[in-house]
Amino acid sequence: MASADVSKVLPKPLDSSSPQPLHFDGTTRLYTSYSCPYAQRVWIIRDYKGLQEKIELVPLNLQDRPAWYKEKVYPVNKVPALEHNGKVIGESIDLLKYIDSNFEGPKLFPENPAKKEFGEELLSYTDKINKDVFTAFRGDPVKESAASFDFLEKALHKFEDGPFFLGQLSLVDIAYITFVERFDIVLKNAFNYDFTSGRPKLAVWFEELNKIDVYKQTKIDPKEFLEFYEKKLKA
Ligand SMILES: N[C@@H](CCC(=O)N[C@@H](CS)C(=O)NCC(=O)O)C(=O)O
Repeated sequence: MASADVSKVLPKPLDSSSPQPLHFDGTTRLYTSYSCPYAQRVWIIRDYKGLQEKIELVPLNLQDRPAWYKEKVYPVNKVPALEHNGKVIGESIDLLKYIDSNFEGPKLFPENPAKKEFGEELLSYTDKINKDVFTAFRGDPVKESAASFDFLEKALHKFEDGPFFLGQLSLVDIAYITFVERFDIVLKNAFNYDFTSGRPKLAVWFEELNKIDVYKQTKIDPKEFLEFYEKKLKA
């Protein structure tokens, strides 16, 4: 695993006044936003695989997005998007798989058919879990998020050769952690609730992920997320 390089200063987000980086000049670019959990997934895999020099981070200010992004780079106008080999691809889960298959570094999706199948199944649930937990925040969060956390706890029992969903760390863990990080911020701070209590596998999973430096460097400032969440709830 690549070691963390905390000494490196992150590039400043581009806004509507920023010129477009040279398009298709051979540079591989990850268009991102530091606060986006989808983009964070791809940032983690980039750093975990040690691709910091191969894939350049291009953060955008989503509130004041450069017009050229939609017009010339990615018409969907969302992050993340990866510029690589003369094309631009989006969708965070597809990008996790793309980077894992097309770049060097530790493999993050197992070859074992049973693990592969379970991994795909878990990846297909991420959007539902995210929606269910964020919806629960509008009602009785502890009660209404229980089924989602119980589902994750149960999933962690499937493979016993490590603390992660497929035993060893995989892109499935990366897909979930950026959202679970945000669930934890809200549940702890706004509801004084620890989602890992009574869920021992989930507790270890969360603890182990939080030992990974390249992930820790990508974490959102809890204060910033709480402010965003409170504004969203009132909207
Ligand atoms: N399904 C997409 C979702 C990406 C997404 O929604 N990104 C948000 C930021 S977190 C975005 O770019 N929003 C801009 C917009 O909707 O205008 C993925 O997995 O990559």
